[in-house]
Amino acid sequence: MGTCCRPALRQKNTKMNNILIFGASGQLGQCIQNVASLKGISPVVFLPEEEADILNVDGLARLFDQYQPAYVVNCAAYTAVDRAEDDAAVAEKVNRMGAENLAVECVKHDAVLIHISTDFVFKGDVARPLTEDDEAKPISVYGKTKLDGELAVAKVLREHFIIRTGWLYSEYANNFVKTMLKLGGERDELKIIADQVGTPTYAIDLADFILMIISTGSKAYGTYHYSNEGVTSWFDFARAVFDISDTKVKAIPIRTDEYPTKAVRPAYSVMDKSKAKQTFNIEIPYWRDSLIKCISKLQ
Ligand SMILES: NC(=O)C1=CN([C@@H]2O[C@H](COP(=O)(O)OP(=O)(O)OC[C@H]3O[C@@H](n4cnc5c(N)ncnc54)[C@H](OP(=O)(O)O)[C@@H]3O)[C@@H](O)[C@H]2O)C=CC1
Ligand SMILES: Cc1cn([C@H]2C[C@H](O)[C@@H](COP(=O)(O)OP(=O)(O)O[C@H]3O[C@@H](C)C(=O)[C@@H](O)[C@H]3O)O2)c(=O)[nH]c1=O
Repeated sequence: MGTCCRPALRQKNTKMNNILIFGASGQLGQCIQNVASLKGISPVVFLPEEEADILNVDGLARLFDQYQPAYVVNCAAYTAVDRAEDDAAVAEKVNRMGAENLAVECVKHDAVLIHISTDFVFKGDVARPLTEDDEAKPISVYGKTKLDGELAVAKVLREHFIIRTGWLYSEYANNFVKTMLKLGGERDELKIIADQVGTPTYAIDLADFILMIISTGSKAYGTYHYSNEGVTSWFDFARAVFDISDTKVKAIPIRTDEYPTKAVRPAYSVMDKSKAKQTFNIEIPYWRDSLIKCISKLQ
């Protein structure tokens, strides 16, 4: 078990204000660890998959009994968008059943669940920022299983926050920014899709948002959209990565049909974040400003 700070002394069946993070060794899990440690937020218990499989119902029951959490953050997910097309049963288990298992334990232990979801729950055929009230109509197995997870959480547990985010990147784990930096250093030119539009999200900013919800004890439960501010395409995002990092590579804009992938991705998945901004009175960083911060840490 990784802990940012020592969890409070074990006291069976007494609420201990513990914050349990599932999927702790993934990208977002590591960002939460980083931000919690910088801000001195405790006690946070970081649970990587080896120690906390969200599909192991008995194991989860033991962990909840042991830690009596006040908050649970579900960063665990099946995130391989293309692989999910051929591995739908496993993706469904992790993204729906895993989320449901956590929600069931939260009900038993009177804990709040913060569950992370995706812009890929949208079809992406409407070219305007999508609100939480817009219909979710996923076009990939990953998107469908994530929507199923949202529905399962909302059905089982009232005290939940579902946070839909998109295009996550950071200095941790695998993501588009790190892929571009790697490929940009190896190749003379790169072809990048220019007709898929969305908003990148620095996972450190998202971690900050999640920990703010927890530390304020907000009871404004429900679904929220959170990405960075602004709008871009994968091509423009990659160009910004190359410009900021001074990577000399020729970036060539292409259409989606020129870059065949197993999964279909939404053409337009910009999310409207008014609800999160108004409810929590927050300012969200512009995507390029956050990208500069991330790249300065990577270099
Ligand atoms: N990455 C992105 O661009 C986006 C992500 N999201 C959502 O944000 C959340 C965090 O994503 P991110 O951190 O980037 O994803 P990662 O893939 O980096 O992390 C997910 C973690 O979940 C773990 N995991 C998988 N199966 C289980 C299981 N059965 N029990 C416990 N842990 C498990 C993985 O472990 P292992 O690697 O060992 O399998 C991995 O460490 C997810 O809900 C994702 O759907 C939303 C929008 C964009
Ligand atoms: C590597 C590469 C990718 N691309 C395109 C493919 C794809 O449309 C887009 C992004 O590719 P990636 O595979 O890095 O990202 P992808 O896995 O599609 O990212 C998604 O992940 C899941 C988990 C989410 O929830 C989404 O919000 C989104 O972030 O860039 C190129 O055009 N050229 C390239 O050289």
